[in-house]
Formats: sequence, structure tokens, C-alpha cells
Amino acid sequence: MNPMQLKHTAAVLADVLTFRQPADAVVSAYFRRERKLGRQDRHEIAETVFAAVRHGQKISAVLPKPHTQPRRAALVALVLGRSVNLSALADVADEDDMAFLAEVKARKSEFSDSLNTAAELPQWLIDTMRADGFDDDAVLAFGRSVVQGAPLDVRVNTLKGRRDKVLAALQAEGLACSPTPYSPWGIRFADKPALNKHPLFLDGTLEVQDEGSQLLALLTGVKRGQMAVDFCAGAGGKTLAMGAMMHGSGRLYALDVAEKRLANLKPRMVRAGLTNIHPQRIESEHDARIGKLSGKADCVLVDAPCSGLGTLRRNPDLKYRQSADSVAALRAQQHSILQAAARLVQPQGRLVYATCSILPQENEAQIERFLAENPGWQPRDCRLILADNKIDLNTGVYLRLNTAAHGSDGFFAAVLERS
Ligand SMILES: C[S@@+](CC[C@H](N)C(=O)[O-])C[C@H]1O[C@@H](n2cnc3c(N)ncnc32)[C@H](O)[C@@H]1O
Repeated sequence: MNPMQLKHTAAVLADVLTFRQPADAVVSAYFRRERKLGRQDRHEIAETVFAAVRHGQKISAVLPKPHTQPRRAALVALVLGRSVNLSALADVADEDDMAFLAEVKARKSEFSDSLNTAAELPQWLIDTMRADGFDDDAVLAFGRSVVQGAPLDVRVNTLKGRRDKVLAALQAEGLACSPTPYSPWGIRFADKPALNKHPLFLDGTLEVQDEGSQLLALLTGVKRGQMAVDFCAGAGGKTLAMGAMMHGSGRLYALDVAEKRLANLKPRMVRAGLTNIHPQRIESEHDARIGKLSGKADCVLVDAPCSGLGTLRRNPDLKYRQSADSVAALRAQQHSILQAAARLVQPQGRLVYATCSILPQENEAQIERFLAENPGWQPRDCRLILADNKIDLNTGVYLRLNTAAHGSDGFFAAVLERS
């Protein structure tokens, strides 16, 4: 890192480390303002900013209020988060900095002895995980599994290509990629190439999507000609996968309260060659316009708003932006959305409830409550649905993906059927 890059990294961290805005939004806005920064500068700055967020517990242990000392926070991130040797920092660190960084390095064993710094998780989250049944070894294993960044997964749009052929074409271009272990549509890139200008992305053959998300769409089992609803469609990651499962036929309603997110779905639908998707903004899960779909859907997916704690590899700032109170509010919202979405399902139809959280209170507990309050619904065994799709993945009746065991983001899904 050179002095100019360090100056910019510190400027970004002064904002990011307040955790008032999502870190990726702060970084993108900064880069839009600082047009002169080159590709390598942006890479160095972004990597160091995210290393600082990922190693925030250790940084807070050596720097109270790190956002007020962002330059020092950046230096610690380089040493602890990006394993840069002190000798490589001679151009950017003065004598005081060097003495400070040497002291930080000397506290290594202290950092491994304390759960917060060893797992890089804040106390509220450790307390929440303990209350949700995690023991300290599980907390530590979880924290360690999400401290590194994630690989890049894409889904092959089966309307436009076959995975084996697309994979061979990408490998022939020299890209290091392999099939995802579980999803039949997934390809994983080890070194995150920029794909947004790749012809296979531009023509809708490839969509960026974590393998776990692909499996959630697969669990819906939606078929050609059916009527389906993606209740919390957002920008449509799972909607597009479901649309392809339906071979572009039938009707797929993509509902969401966020206009902006649904707007992002529209160009993606066009690129993917899907004309069976009907995006519709709703006021809330109680919106009267949903009534016309009541009891009509073969399949409803609820990809519920959640804490996102399964995606800490990609969004490490979430552990500082969520809290016990925000999780409690999300639980109430999840319950209400699940109840409303269930009304749309026809007899023998399927309801899939999913989150990218690892907390049982957002997952199993929601399903247990739903089943207790709604007679006439039965869980379907995810193992069997996956096995029917030739996927060898056994996490019990519910799908529970975690980064350590499965290499994907953390996800939960329950498949329920109406009698
Ligand atoms: C986990 S995200 C969905 C991600 C999306 N399914 C995808 O695969 O890209 C949850 C979504 O729920 C939406 N949401 C929040 N409250 C909602 C409600 N009451 N009804 C419908 N959608 C809601 C949010 O705007 C957000 O887009």
C-alpha cells in the first residue's frame, strides 16, 4: 500500500467504522466521487477497508473508537487482516506507528484467548448465539468460518446453456472455476473475476448467485406452467432461478415492498430471457392486492428479511449493524410475512420459508410456531427433495447450510405442504 492509498483508505474507514451505512454502499459512493483512483488503488483500498471490518474486534481492542483513528485502524487491518509484514510498511508508517504496530502484534496470544477477538464477533452476537443454543466452540467455529471473503458463485441459466458446456468454455478462457459441489447449476470462481462485461453474463447465460441461494430456489420444486409467488423477491436472484425452472412458462409473481429492488429485477429478467415474471410492489404483506392470489399458488417462496448473519463473509459489517433488538423486530416481521404468504398457497401446494441467517430463532423457531398455529401444514423432508434432484446433502428435514461445512453462505430453508 502506498501513502496515497492509505490516505484514501483512512477517509473511507472514518465513515465505514461508524456503521451507520452499509460498508459496500460507503465504499461505492466514495469511488464514484474519487474518479481518478485506478483499478489497483480501488482494490487495495476496498480490501483493506473490509479487512478492518472483518478484524474489528481486534482493532477495537487496541484503538478505542477506531473511526476517530482511521489511519491507525487501516494500518492494523494491513498487519492483522492482510498479513502485511511491518518491513513492507516503511513507506507509509512512521516510527510511532511502527512501535504501535509491534505492540499490536505482540498481543496475538491475548487475542486468541478471548472469544470476541478470536471469533471476531461482537458481544451482542455471542450472547445471542449462546441463548440460541450455540456453545463457545460452535461460536468460535462460526466466527472463524466467516472471517475470510467468499468465492464468486454463478448460476447457469438453463434456458440459455448447460453447465458442463459453459464451464468448459470459461475454463478454456483460462478462468479458474469448478462446478459447485451441490447445486446442479452452479460454477465457483476461486479468484473473483469481474464478470459483468463477460459475453455470457451480458447474454443472460450467467447470473451471480451464491450456491446456497440456488438450492433454496431448487427446493421450491416449481414446474413448467405453474403459478408461483416469490413473496420477498428483492432484485430477483431466486425469482430468476425459479423462472428458469418453469422454462419461462406459467406465471411467477415477484412481490416486494422495495420499489428500487424490484426495479433492478427488470433488466435481469430481460437478460435472462424470461417473460413469465410479473413484478409487483406491495405496501406490506397485508396489501389488499395480494387477495386475488389467495389459495391459487402452486408454490410460494418466502425469502424473508432477516439478520443476514449467514452472509458475514460478504457483508462483515452486518455483525455491527444488527443487534438483539433488530433481530427481535425481524422475527415479528418474518412471522407476519409467513402467515400472509401461506394464504396464497392452494391445497397440496408448497410453501418454502428461507433465510440467510444462522440463528434458530429466525429459522426453526419460526417454523415450529407456524406449524403450531396453522393446522393442515406438514413439513416435507428437504433431504428427499434434494435426493430426488440427485443432490447428496443431508442436513435433516430442514436445509441448514453453513460456511464451515458446505462452503456456501449460511442458509436455512423449510419446505411446508398444505393438506
Ligand atoms: C432476503 S431479501 C430477498 C432477496 C431476494 N429474494 C433475492 O434472492 O435476491 C428480503 C426482501 O424482503 C423484502 N421485504 C421486507 N418486508 C417485506 C414485506 N412485508 N413483504 C414483502 N417483501 C418484504 C425486502 O425489501 C427484501 O427485498
